[in-house]
Amino acid sequence: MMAVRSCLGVKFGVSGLLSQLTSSTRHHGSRPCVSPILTPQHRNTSSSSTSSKVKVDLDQNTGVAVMHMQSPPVNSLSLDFITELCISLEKLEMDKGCRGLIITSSQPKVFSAGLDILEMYGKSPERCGEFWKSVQELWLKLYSSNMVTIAAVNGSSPAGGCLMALTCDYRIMADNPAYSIGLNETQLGIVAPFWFKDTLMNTIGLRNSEMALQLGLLYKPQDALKVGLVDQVVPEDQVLPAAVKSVNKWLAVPEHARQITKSMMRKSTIDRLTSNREADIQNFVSFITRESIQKSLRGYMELLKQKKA
Ligand SMILES: CC/C=C\C/C=C\CCCC/C=C/C(=O)SCCNC(=O)CCNC(=O)[C@H](O)C(C)(C)COP(=O)(O)OP(=O)(O)OC[C@H]1O[C@@H](n2cnc3c(N)ncnc32)[C@H](O)[C@@H]1OP(=O)(O)O
Repeated sequence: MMAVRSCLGVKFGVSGLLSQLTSSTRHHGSRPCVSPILTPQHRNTSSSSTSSKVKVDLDQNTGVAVMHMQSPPVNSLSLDFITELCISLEKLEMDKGCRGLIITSSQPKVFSAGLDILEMYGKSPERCGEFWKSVQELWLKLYSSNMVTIAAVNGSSPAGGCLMALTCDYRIMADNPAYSIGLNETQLGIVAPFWFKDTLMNTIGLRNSEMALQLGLLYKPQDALKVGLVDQVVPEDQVLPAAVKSVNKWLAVPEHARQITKSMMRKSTIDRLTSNREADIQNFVSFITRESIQKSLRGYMELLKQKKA
């Protein structure tokens, strides 16, 4: 309980010329690249799709989509929200005109509050299993995406919210010391599973991960930058423009080479979960339904409510 309380408180390797020469013939996997030359019918072409919790704006000229998470109050990842995110991601992944994705929040002050605690408290083992499968699905979709993915972290991003950002190729965070980001699971009395840990380690290395995970650290933006948890910290109103700038830089790299390299870097981490999905679900269900863990979660939720009062 004590621990729970404390918680609340270009230039590219490939020559630029080659990159430019290939830019009009590049393919995204099997998808043709969007031509950089604008014809009248291509100008200002954008499409927007909205489900209740996810709004996607795709600019067909640039091939960049902005995904706005809009699940009030704090974008906590419920089964419904995760399902909507997965459906949107699947559509974008299949869309030949989409090559880059920026993920951001429409909610003030929060990128995502992480997994919805209410999905893990007082639920049947079957429901917990279904929930966890959806969390795995979201991670797999994001971490293995062929698109360039940029997290525009415009608010706090604890635990599962941090994991979402970590799955992206690049993270930009708003320079506001009121915000924090990190895998703080231990502070709730729960344990980040191996694939959360792997994703963090792939980003900030072993020693920093040991400290971050055991202490359940939540980093202020400037500290997150120092440790490599985010790649850039910018003034709050510059998060989205900076993300657009970055995505264009990443998209200027020959697409096949970038995608194969991304896949090569992430494959072993992804394989580890895909070959252990069922066991991981069983682990989660047996862990989260323990009386002691349920008690920790209840205490944590009460503290969140008290904080407001
Ligand atoms: C051996 C191992 C084997 C297997 C693995 C087993 C287990 C477990 C792995 C589980 C991994 C878990 C990952 C997670 O993501 S857990 C969730 C962690 N999240 C948090 O700790 C964040 C908590 N929230 C906050 O800190 C703040 O809310 C936040 C995000 C900073 C925003 O602050 P603020 O703007 O002030 O908003 P409020 O705090 O007032 O919140 C508004 C409202 O939202 C409710 N809420 C907040 N977060 C959550 C959440 N994550 N889930 C559900 N609900 C949440 C909060 O209670 C308020 O509700 P109210 O009704 O009072 O309006």
